[in-house]
This record gives sequence, C-alpha cells and structure tokens, in this order.
Amino acid sequence: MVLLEARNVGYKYPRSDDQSISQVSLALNSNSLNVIIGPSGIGKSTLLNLIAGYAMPQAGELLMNGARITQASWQRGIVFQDMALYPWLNVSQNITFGPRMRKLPATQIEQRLTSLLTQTGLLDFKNKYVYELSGGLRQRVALAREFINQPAILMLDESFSALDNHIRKEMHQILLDLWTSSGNCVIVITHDIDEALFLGQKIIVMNGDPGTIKQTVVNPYFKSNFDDMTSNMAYFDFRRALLALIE
Ligand SMILES: Nc1ncnc2c1ncn2[C@@H]1O[C@H](COP(=O)(O)OP(=O)(O)OP(=O)(O)O)[C@@H](O)[C@H]1O
Repeated sequence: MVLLEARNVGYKYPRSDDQSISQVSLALNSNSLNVIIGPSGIGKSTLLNLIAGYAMPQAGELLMNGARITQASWQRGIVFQDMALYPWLNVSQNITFGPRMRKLPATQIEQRLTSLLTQTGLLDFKNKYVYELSGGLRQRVALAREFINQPAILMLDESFSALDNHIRKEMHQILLDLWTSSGNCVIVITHDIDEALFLGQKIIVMNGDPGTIKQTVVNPYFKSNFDDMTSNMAYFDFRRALLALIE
C-alpha cells in the first residue's frame, strides 16, 4: 500500500537563486526499505526535510496516507549523521525521551525499551551516558531513539558515513533487524553504492540540475554484501549501471 507520495515536488531555499529540487515524484510503500543515492548537493537532504515536514515545497505536493504533509510529526523521524543525542541523559533516557514527552504509558515505554536494547545490543550500556560510548554505539542509540516512536516513516541521512567499515556493517544488520520487526517505511540516504545495494529493496537515483529523480530501480541484490559478490558478474554489471546513473 502506498504510504508516501511525492507529486512533482519542487523546492528553492528562501535566500537562494537556484531551485534545489524540481519535479520530484515518487511513491513508497509501508513496510519497505528504500535508498536514495546521488551526487553531493543534488537535493537528497532537502527532499528528506520536506518529507519530514520541516519545510514546505513551493511546487507540487507531498502526501502521507493521502493527506498533505503540513508540519513535522513524530510519525516521520530522521536519524542524522551527527545524531544530536542528549549528553546529560543516559542511554535508556535518550531512547525513551520521545515517548515520555508524548506521555505514552510507562509499561509500554518499558516494553519497547527492553526489546530495542536487546535488538541493538545496548543492554549492557543502558545506564551509561552517551559521551562514554563509541561512535558506533552512539549510532545504535540514535536508531533506537527513533524506532521507539514506531514512526510510519523513518529516514536516515548519511547516518553511517562517519563509521569505519566493520562498524558500518554491524549497523546495516541492526537496521535490517529493526526494520524487519517494525514493518515501517525506511528511507536511507547515502553516497555509498555498496550501502545502497545492501540496504535498498528499491534504489532511487537522484541527479540533474536542479536535482530530480532520474530512475527508481528494484534491487535484486538487496541484502547482498559486496564482499560476497566478487565472482558474480551480473552484480558488477548492475553496480556499474547504477554508478553510471549517478556520475
Ligand atoms: N539552507 C540552505 N540555503 C540555501 N541553499 C541550500 C541550503 N541547504 C542546501 N542548499 C542547496 O540546495 C542544494 C541541495 O542540497 P542538499 O543538502 O539537499 O543536497 P544533498 O544531495 O543532500 O547533498 P550532500 O550529499 O552533500 O549532503 C545544494 O545546491 C545546496 O547548496
């Protein structure tokens, strides 16, 4: 079922002369894992901010469940690369901050917290302050902090790009596990073609001037690791074709 729809969306920043994105159209289902890939400055973050409701498009419309997006909502969360966790709160308090503010029942918050701490491997760290954690562990907290809200749409803006390769792979697996149990619509922005191939059921390629969606590709290699594909020529042809769309 289509959850999010963009119809010919265009956006220009208030103090900019140039259009940042133009004629962006897409339809994303609930329970789907989507990746947006494209060169730097093409408008990927701009599109996420519009979906989140932080800004409104000047052209076209963005709809969630058929209703126009007019404001920010916990139903559409973003995990940023810099995370912005609260340093004065411990891991559990950071994760439960949103539902506590929304006054969800304490037992429900506790249940969700326990299962997220388990899924993200953070049980042993639940009472630690975030400044005591490594970058990889902090990203786990950032993911859990959004998943606990059970948003219909969860967006990751280059969330893993600062992590080293090994930790990044761990995060990919954790994200897959969280998404599988949540069944929400996840949108991942990345520059990294191999991250896109591993995480994207659907890979959405942005390019052009102003930025727009050049192509949407169903990815036959979803959950396939580059390292496991070294003898698969079809994989490399597919990867090369995707790279050509981005360059
Ligand atoms: N606050 C702003 N004011 C004016 N122009 C902006 C602003 N933020 C972004 N832009 C411009 O809008 C365009 C799209 O930027 P955006 O950050 O969305 O691209 P991106 O694809 O996410 O880039 P990156 O991959 O480098 O993060 C760029 O030309 C950028 O310079």
